[in-house]
Amino acid sequence: MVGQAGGDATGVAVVTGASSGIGAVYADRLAARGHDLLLVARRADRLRQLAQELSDRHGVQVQTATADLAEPESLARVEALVRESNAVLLVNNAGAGGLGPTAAISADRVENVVRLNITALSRLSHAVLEGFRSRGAGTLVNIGSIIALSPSPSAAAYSGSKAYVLNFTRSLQAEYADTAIRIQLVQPGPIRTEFFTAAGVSESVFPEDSYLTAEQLVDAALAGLDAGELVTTPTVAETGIWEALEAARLAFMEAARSGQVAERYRVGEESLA
Ligand SMILES: NC(=O)C1=CN([C@@H]2O[C@H](COP(=O)(O)OP(=O)(O)OC[C@H]3O[C@@H](n4cnc5c(N)ncnc54)[C@H](OP(=O)(O)O)[C@@H]3O)[C@@H](O)[C@H]2O)C=CC1
Ligand SMILES: CC(=O)[C@H](N)C(=O)O
Repeated sequence: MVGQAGGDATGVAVVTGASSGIGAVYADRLAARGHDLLLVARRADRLRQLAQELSDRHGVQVQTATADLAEPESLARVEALVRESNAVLLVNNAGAGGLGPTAAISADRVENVVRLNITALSRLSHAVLEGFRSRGAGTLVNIGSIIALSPSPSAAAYSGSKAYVLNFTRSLQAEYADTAIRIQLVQPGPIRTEFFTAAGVSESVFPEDSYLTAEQLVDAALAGLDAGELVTTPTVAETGIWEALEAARLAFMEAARSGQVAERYRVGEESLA
């Protein structure tokens, strides 16, 4: 379903998962910057209400698309809408947790996490990058998570999916490094949203003082985008921590390309000698 509310300014921004939490705040902040919007989620009532509020408050045009991005036909419909919109910015925000011990949740819930967090994010990135390449500009923001760096019991598919978002987005950044196309990876820590209840777990999985609000997260992420950051983790004060992680990763890659079997694995060589 496609709906419309509300003028034109700096081009269309697409926000997935705009019916609540982080996505709804991105929608507000991008409208405040003058973007017309295409908002995507499953809950049509929430999208309609937000579209009306944002067009009234910011005088922008807001189109809504009610779609389950985990369903291939709905996803294809949204990909077509995104191409037609000539979007200048996409926030790939829709995501689900599918939390719980892996064998205790259904295989369908695990697959849903893969379809939404990986397949939809990849196909929608592809859909905007075609237009960005032909126009030589555009901005892609992918919402990952700090959990990408933390294999997590009871969040196996979720942490795996966010590790995909990390490597997919970092690889795209390398592909488009010499262009005017901007690609940002945002890595939230715990954020006070509906995410946890939607995943069927307690809202208090983390200590109370470890949460940011969605407003704090999005305002910081946009400050990072404006500063030209490639990876924004708003809660990490010391930027050297990320640089050390990158240095360790590069050292690992160099060691792993030695072309030699490490001494501790040369079990057969002794008997041949
Ligand atoms: N909250 C947190 O602690 C953290 C969140 N994140 C990430 O932030 C992003 C946003 O989550 P957050 O705002 O916290 O959580 P919310 O649950 O508030 O928002 C999730 C959004 O995704 C939409 N969505 C869920 N499933 C589908 C689907 N199948 N098709 C289309 N839209 C869907 C929901 O809308 P609807 O139900 O109407 O479809 C909703 O708008 C996610 O990618 C999440 O992984 C990352 C790190 C921490
Ligand atoms: C479940 C979580 O840990 C949180 N949503 C995150 O992505 O870090």
